[in-house]
Amino acid sequence: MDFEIVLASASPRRRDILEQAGIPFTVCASDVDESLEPDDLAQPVEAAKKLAQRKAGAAVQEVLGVDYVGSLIVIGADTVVDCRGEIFGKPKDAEDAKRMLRRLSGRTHQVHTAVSVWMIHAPNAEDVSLGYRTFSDTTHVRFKELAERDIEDYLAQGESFDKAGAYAIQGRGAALVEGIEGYRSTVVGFPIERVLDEFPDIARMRRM
Ligand SMILES: Cc1cn([C@H]2C[C@H](O)[C@@H](COP(=O)(O)OP(=O)(O)OP(=O)(O)O)O2)c(=O)[nH]c1=O
Repeated sequence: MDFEIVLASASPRRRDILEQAGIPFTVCASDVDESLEPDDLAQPVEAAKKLAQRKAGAAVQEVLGVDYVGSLIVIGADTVVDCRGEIFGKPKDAEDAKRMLRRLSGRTHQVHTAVSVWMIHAPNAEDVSLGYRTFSDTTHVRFKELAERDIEDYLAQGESFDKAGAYAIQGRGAALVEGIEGYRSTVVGFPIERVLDEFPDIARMRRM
């Protein structure tokens, strides 16, 4: 059976990764509240899963709101940087970005990307079945020792602000990184290797 695939994300990185994998999709990025409860802040993996689920769930609601008929896969994702148990999302401002980069300097941190995949079968608008699975993948990233000047210079590149942890490994941020263990795609925001492995219905849709 063929599915339509919907990516519940405004992230250009997630779109690029799916496109490069040859997966046809459309985008439905709803405005989702990304705030977390105090309890979630102590559990970075659970927090990422919760947000990925919330993003996908919001897109599912939009689709079902228009009496969808067909077979659909909706994918949401969320990336957090975990620095010794403290969650770094996207920095609020330059000071916040600086604080994050200072903390990451000379240390190994974890990047968790959670992916939530929802499957909808609706032979007609009254007969809808829905199921979902959420998983998370982790990559360990070791940063070089950064001098205050390195941090200032990096921030001036301007790529920090829409990235968890205030750096982009796919950009100039690569120069801050000493090494990684795990998938690079997980750091960039979408662990495509794991998604293709774990969801054969998505892998079958590849057009190479
Ligand atoms: C660490 C790191 C993060 N990131 C990005 C991936 C995610 O897009 C972003 C973390 O923010 P997210 O909240 O996960 O995603 P988003 O707001 O960009 O997109 P959406 O919620 O609409 O799906 O940080 C990089 O691009 N490179 C990196 O090296």
